Amino acid sequence: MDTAIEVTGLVVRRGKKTVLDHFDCAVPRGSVTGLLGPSGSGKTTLMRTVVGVQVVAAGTVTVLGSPAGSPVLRSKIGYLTQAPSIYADLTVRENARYFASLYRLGRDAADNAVETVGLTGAANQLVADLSGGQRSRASLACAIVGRPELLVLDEPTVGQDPVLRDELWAHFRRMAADGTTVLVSSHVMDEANRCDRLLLIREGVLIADDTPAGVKKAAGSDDLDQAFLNLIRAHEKVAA
Ligand SMILES: Nc1ncnc2c1ncn2[C@@H]1O[C@H](COP(=O)(O)OP(=O)(O)OP(=O)(O)O)[C@@H](O)[C@H]1O
Repeated sequence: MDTAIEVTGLVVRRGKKTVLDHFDCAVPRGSVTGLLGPSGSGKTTLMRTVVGVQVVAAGTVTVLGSPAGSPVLRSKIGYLTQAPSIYADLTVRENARYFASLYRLGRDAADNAVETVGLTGAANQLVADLSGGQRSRASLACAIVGRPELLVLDEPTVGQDPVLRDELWAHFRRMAADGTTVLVSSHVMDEANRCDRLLLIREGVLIADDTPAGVKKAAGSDDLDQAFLNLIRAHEKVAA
């Protein structure tokens, strides 16, 4: 497997809590890999580690062949956080153009990214005047505009309508087909079904690393929601 992200023996503590506990996983290049798990299970913490903004207590995280956080990775990774991280006093288009310029890309790239997230009609609006869902899409436009090798998306479709969610997922799939590795967290099972691989985390421990079909088979259910419940309960029994 050509690996984009390799995590070995990762331990992360936040406050007094061990959030990731000897965590191992590998994400194949050019895949859409879904990060699933209950609220507070450690998904955002793992993403923060991959993009190199999280202090780690132990373990190694290798991203596109370099240690996570290496300067060489900065222009290769796009990161969408849960809280929009763009300029509220600029318009959508100005934000996209600014982020495009950081990658030495021009106006066309910026306008394409704005179109991809369905915001062409709001391109001249100040980000401060957008709805929450629109703001999140404007942030997504800025994360994808540089055509990164690795795209890390923390719940990118929260608050979006079903048609737009479908279009965004089609776009993630197209990016992966073009070679981008997409690591995406979600709570939505129909989105999980669209991933090549799934990582299921519970309380900082990886309890499944498989294709959606493999997860269903291992859990004895054709329904992914039920499959995850089965795996979580089986894991609880072992831990008890
Ligand atoms: N800044 C912080 N200081 C201390 N603990 C934190 C901090 N941020 C998160 N945590 C804790 O780390 C754990 C994992 O949080 P994380 O945000 O990674 O979970 P998550 O799976 O992404 O959750 P969600 O699905 O709700 O976004 C939680 O117990 C949380 O309370």
